[in-house]
Amino acid sequence: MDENMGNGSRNDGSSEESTLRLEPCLEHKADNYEDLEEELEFNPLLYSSLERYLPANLLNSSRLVKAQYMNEILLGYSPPSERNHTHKHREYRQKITSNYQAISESTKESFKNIMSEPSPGVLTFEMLQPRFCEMMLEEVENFEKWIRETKFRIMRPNSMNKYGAVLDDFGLQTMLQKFMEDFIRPISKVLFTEVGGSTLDSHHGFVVEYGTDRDVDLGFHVDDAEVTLNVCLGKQFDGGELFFRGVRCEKHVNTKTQPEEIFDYSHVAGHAILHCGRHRHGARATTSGRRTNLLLWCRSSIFREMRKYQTDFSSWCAECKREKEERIRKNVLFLKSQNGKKYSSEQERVYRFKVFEENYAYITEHNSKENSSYTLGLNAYSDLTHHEFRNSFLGLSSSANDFIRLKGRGSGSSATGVLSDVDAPSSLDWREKGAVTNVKNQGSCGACWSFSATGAMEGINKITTGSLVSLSEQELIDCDRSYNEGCGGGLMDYAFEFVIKNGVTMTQSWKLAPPTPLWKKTLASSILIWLMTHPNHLLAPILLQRHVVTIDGYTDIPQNDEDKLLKAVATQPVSVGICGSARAFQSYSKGIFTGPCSTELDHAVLIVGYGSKNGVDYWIIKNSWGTSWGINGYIHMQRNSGNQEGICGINKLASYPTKTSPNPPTPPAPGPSKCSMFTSCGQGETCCCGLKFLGICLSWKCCGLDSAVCCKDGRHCCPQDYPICDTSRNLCLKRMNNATIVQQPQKEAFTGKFGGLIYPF
Ligand SMILES: O=C(O)CCC(=O)C(=O)O
Ligand SMILES: [Fe+2]
Repeated sequence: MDENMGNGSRNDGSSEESTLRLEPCLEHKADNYEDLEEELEFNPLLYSSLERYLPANLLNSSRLVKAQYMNEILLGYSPPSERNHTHKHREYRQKITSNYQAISESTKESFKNIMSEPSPGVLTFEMLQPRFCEMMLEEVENFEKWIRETKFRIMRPNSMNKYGAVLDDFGLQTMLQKFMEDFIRPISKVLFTEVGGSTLDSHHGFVVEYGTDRDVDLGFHVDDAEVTLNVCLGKQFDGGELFFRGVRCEKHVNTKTQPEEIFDYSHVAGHAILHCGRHRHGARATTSGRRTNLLLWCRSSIFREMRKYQTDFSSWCAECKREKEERIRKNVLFLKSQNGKKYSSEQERVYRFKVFEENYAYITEHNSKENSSYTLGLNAYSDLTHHEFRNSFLGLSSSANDFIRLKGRGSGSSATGVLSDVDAPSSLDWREKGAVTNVKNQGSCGACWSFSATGAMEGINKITTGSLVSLSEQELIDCDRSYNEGCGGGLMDYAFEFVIKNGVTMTQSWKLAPPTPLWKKTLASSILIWLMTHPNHLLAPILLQRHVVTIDGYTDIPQNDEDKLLKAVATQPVSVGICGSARAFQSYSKGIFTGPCSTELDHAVLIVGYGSKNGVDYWIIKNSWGTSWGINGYIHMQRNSGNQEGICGINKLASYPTKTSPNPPTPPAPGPSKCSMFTSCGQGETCCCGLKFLGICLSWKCCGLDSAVCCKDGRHCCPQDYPICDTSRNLCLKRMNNATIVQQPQKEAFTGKFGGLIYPF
């Protein structure tokens, strides 16, 4: 070394190349460089020894200038391998410095500079130098050798691994604790806050050994740690990849993995992986060689204590989070489907929500079936158990199943002979022909029978008289008491019987115009005006004239004769009994309903048409459960199902009303009728409104006909038998059986017996 130095050196100090003098300056007292150890490339003692050989002009320079000069010389003379080592050492020191920098900044961004996140919540970084890994491995081997020789019994590294050792037994307890506090905790404080990262206060450090003669793989598990550091020490191995499958709390540890949670990681010697202890993971088989990993399970006693009192871990458990989001979503759906329904107490609301959730699960499960021809959905009944629903919303008399029908008791006739010459088109919808009123809602009253019956009578009345009027189910519920039992159940044939004898009243309805700001401002005065101009409404029960629809008879379609049923429907809407208590029925939303359902009849509906879709035939059925149910209140049910009794027994109890004669005229009011507080019309006249504003009649007129129909133009009226106003042609019209409009040929203003020219007032 001396020789080399001497060869290449000049001592005039003029060259750019650094040189040393041949003889040391013995009287010079060399500086001490030990405190600069961090910054120096070589041992500080080397600098102190070399200093006396510095050119004279440098002897009294600062330590840093002298050190830099000596450094260049030392670098020039150090063998290439050492230089490489020195270079690497410098690089390493730079890295360490940047690590410390990141830790002192402690932000997500600063940590991103020193580590990468290949999958959410899994961080990787280079951690140990190969030399350190080698030393550690040697140490482990030594330890194991000692164990073998002394037959000393040591603890297993953890409950799953058999091979390896607990590092505290090596005397590394203090070093690892410090490492956790100074390095892992600052990182975890920022990146694993939700799992107690900022309060890590103890650790369990161990090495595990894998290989064909050691532990081969490691099952799917979570660690007994809040944050786990896993560093690979060995490099000669194949396999041993880690697989991650999402973070879970205790309760959800076995729940399904979402596709985005799947992450596989291959170990690299010296590289570390940092993850939350509850991030589910395992290790694949190490298929050759030896893999040794160092693990540091970092724990937080505070976090563990707090966890005992918590039930919601949605801030870190992916399944808790998913459940919470699902709950919020369901709550929104619940509110929407129940349309702001109020419950009597919070307890009741909670219970109803639970029922809703069960129904929702049932609906979702059904809809996930690929081969179902129909879809279920949420509706106003989604907060009811199926049991509650069955008990409240059906209402076909239980006698329906015994077929105690009115045939043979008088008016009912069997369709055995009739309908044979009907040529049914391939599809038909009585709604398109204006023969079906809006969908009604029976509420929680078991009177489906009356809705089915009125629907059939509304249809035939429209077909026969040309006018579609809504008929009063309430009247049947209240008055048809011979056999039927109101909300307690009934049969359509009994209702037809009742109407043959008594007729049925049209549903009279009037509505205030919807409130507007103007209405709100003048609500009080408006109500006063309304009451003054509509005294009849106040006295409605007394003064109302009864507009009645009658039928002449009804026909029972032979049981299980689907062909006859089709022909009947081709002629008019038909009342049928079905089994409406199948669970899927409660939540039916769209598509062709194919069951499952029994054929025990418990509900009554109205067939208003039929069709086919993708080769499947169906009935179009009007129900009485409001428009939130089914296809705006309707259901398509399979037709030609192959079952003789029809889908849900639909072929078993079908009947329809017959009508040929006009409806009776409304009996004249006993005296002059009062239109408003200030206007009245004479006997045999009808009050018609001449001028309406916001639903209020401002000017009443008298139509010179008894029980007339007032035309919308406010200037004409038509007789009850010819109720269709054609103001453009000045005619009153009516529809006949074949649904074409006919007009009586009179030229003069009509007499009240026939249709003809429109009647002015
Ligand atoms: O084998 C590995 O790298 C994983 C070890 C591990 O997950 C554990 O010991 O908890
Ligand atoms: Fe683990």
